[in-house]
Amino acid sequence: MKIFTAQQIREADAYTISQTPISSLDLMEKAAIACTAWICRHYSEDTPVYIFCGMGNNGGDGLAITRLLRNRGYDAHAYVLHHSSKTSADHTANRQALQQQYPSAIHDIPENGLLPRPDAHALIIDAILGTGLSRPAEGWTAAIIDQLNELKAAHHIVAIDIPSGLQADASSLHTPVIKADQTLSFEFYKLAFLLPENAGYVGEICILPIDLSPDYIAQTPSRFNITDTVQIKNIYRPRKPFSHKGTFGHALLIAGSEGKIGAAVLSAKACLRAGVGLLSCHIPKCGYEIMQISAPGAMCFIDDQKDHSSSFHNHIPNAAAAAKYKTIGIGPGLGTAAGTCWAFEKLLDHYQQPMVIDADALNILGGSPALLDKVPAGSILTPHPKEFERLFGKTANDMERLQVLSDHAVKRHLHILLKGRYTAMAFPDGSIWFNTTGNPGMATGGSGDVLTGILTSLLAQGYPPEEAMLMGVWLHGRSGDHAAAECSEEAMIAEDIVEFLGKSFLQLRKDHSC
Ligand SMILES: NC(=O)C1=CN([C@@H]2O[C@H](COP(=O)(O)OP(=O)(O)OC[C@H]3O[C@@H](n4cnc5c(N)ncnc54)[C@H](OP(=O)(O)O)[C@@H]3O)[C@@H](O)[C@H]2O)[C@@H](O)CC1
Ligand SMILES: [K+]
Repeated sequence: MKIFTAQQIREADAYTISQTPISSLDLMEKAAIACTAWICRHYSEDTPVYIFCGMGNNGGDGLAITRLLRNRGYDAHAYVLHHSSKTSADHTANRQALQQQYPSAIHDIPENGLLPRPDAHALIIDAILGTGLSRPAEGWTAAIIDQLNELKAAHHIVAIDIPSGLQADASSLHTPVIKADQTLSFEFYKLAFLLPENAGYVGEICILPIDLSPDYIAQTPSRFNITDTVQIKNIYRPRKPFSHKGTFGHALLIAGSEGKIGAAVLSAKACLRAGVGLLSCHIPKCGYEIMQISAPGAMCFIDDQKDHSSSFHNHIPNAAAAAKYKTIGIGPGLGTAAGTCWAFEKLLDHYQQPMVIDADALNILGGSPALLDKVPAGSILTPHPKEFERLFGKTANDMERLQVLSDHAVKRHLHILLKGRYTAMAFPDGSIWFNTTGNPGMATGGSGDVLTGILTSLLAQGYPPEEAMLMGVWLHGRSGDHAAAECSEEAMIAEDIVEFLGKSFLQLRKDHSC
């Protein structure tokens, strides 16, 4: 699914109106009908509804929703905030329609006027500012936003299209923004919804289709996108009947140190469960029995060292030897001992195929920019926000961080995924994809190690890095969702993500039964 900028959304709107029989007022009606249906599904008819409307089309939506809720028997009132002297045509048309049917439902609040005090249990609808926000809210508008946010403790706030004050395509850090419990947005996610810094504003998101022109959507390029199940199904390659284990690649996993062998085990189990043909693990001596017992499907190389690894580079003594392993996954629980750093550098001297780099291997790269330059093109890096900061430095806000993420992916020809609620995946072509599977139950130790195992497995099976990244992150999140559904977000642990990988793969299969 494409994520369009506010400007592109305006163009989609204009294109739809000019190329299809629908008028702009009809489009607003469609949007209002979809919002009203959602509200009626979630709030009973005896809920008083306070709809705060701005002077543009977002306010027009609010006025139309007021009328439609009244038609359904709700005690809905529109409070029109005169924050601007300009009124949009569709706002005016909807004001007239409401005035005609329900004149007592309209309440004008002049600039610097006071807001009403909502009844207990009233629902608040924020239809003040939408994608037409042209500057951060200030003065009276900012004061209104602050006042409505103070009501949040006692009232639910539902934002129409986007919480007022939130910029769709730029950072809104340190500016006044409505803190909605729910955002009902039209047709597309806005980029701002996917940034962690806006989590407190957007609340739950529901995307309501309003039939904007499919032609415009198909022909308009978008740098930002969201993965979906259909796309992952198209990436997924079912196994052919005459396959053997050699068909699905041999991966080398370099992981674990004393006290962190569990990370290596989780990663190995995930790699096996995600379908790798053969897996060899390089671990320090202290992890041998643990790994052999926990993951009997994996072969083990034992390092000379007891508590950390420092000789794994010996598997790739020259460039020709690199062919033995289709890919290498390195990092989970690895530690950053001097010998480990040294061996990692030596490994990068000869291994030039795309690999998966995670956790301590990222921390080693963060301490050595020269080493970062040696990472093979096409590799997948999997930092969480702290690791990202160690690698690429601090940024002022999430939008800037997204740009830095993309810049490094382009400059270094890497695939870099920044883990989060909506993991952001940056590609060497400058595009960024967001993943929406997953849940807060996955914020648990070992979850990242599982992802490394899955990605390593998919690379070993011959999925190109870009497909491995999209599919691996989707599978990881979907398996976490299955785990949470089965045993709750609280009780689920990283092993459960591995256990449910099978169920996620089954979802990708097309049914060819006769
Ligand atoms: N996409 C679609 O297909 C559809 C979109 N639809 C809806 O249209 C919405 C976009 O509407 P829009 O373009 O009229 O802009 P909108 O957000 O109402 O704001 C404009 C007003 O705000 C003002 N203003 C701006 N910044 C301000 C500030 N900081 N502080 C104070 N004032 C500020 C600005 O005035 P000015 O800047 O001139 O002072 C103007 O008065 C969209 O979000 C969705 O809800 C649906 O109806 C159906 C289909
Ligand atoms: K709004």
